[in-house]
Amino acid sequence: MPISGDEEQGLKFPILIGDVGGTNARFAIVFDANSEPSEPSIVQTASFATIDDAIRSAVLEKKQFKPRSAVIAIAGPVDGDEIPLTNCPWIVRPKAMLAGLGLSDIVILNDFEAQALAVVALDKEHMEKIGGGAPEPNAGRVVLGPGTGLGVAGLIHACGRWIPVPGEGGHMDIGPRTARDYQVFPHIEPIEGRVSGEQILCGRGLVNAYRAIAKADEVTAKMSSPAEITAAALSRSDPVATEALDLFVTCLGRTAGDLALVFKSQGGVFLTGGIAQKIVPALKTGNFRAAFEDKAPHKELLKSVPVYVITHPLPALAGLAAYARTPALFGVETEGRRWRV
Ligand SMILES: Nc1ncnc2c1ncn2[C@@H]1O[C@H](COP(=O)(O)OP(=O)(O)OP(=O)(O)O)[C@@H](O)[C@H]1O
Repeated sequence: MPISGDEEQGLKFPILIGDVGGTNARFAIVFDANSEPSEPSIVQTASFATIDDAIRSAVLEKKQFKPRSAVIAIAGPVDGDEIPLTNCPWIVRPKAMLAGLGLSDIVILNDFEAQALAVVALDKEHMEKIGGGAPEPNAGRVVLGPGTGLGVAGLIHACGRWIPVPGEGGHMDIGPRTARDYQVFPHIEPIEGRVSGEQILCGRGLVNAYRAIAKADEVTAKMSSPAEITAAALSRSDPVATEALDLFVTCLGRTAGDLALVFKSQGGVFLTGGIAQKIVPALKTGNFRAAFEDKAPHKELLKSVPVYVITHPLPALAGLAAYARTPALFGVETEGRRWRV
């Protein structure tokens, strides 16, 4: 059985850190509380039958130092001793990992929790600001990441620590607002009858938006990949793709604004994940910020909230490294998510 977390007792160095997504897994080693982690190793999950095999090949057989403990962030809820991953056939079995990889201590976190930790760990050189005022240092923060799905986490400062609040915010309803939305939304593919954030705000969602616009205008939808649509939209070479990306950034602004209201996130809203970095010019056109601020009676509040695109290539790993080095800085509950020999 997993055991309770012991905040006073940090993990023993060297610590293996890992960010395991649906497609890629990234690993590095944190040697001590003061130094930068090792160069990351990135592998495709599809290339290995198990996470243990991936760690052996990417880390244990390559690095001189053998980790004594591990903090791994995974896409999916952490529950019990057998943890299946979303969008990947791996099942994480911490007890078997302890024995098989020679570790004495393993903590498993949610990937968006790691993204939230990154918001504290990264400095401004790894962020591009999209409007708003100066952040209030200890106010709430929000992280949103459109990628394979839409990840959401809050981050609050309490009792001298940063506490990540992972949730399922990517599945909140999102609805039409403008007259044009009312033409397009009926064509957006729903999930069990409703349009949730993830039906628009992720790679698959961008394709949904594109197809819905084509259907509303009775034109042929020629494109089928999110990258194709953003490329055509950013070069303004296709009007349907351009409108799809406009709708995407508008909906992202609305959802980000709603979450900023929930967390009163005057510390900032942070956009992460693979897509945000690739659409910075579209996020800067004004539609995103207009939708973000259009929250009467709290427009003034929202106007003051800064939004940042995280431009660091591996933010979750940076967040895990910060946690591994100084766990006392963070209020991460490890009960039921920590295994020791
Ligand atoms: N240029 C692009 N424009 C828009 N979407 C893109 C672009 N390139 C990739 N995508 C989409 O981004 C999604 C992947 O997002 P991301 O890179 O954040 O991965 P992820 O969800 O973190 O998964 P993993 O952790 O396994 O890499 C896919 O739906 C992909 O089609």
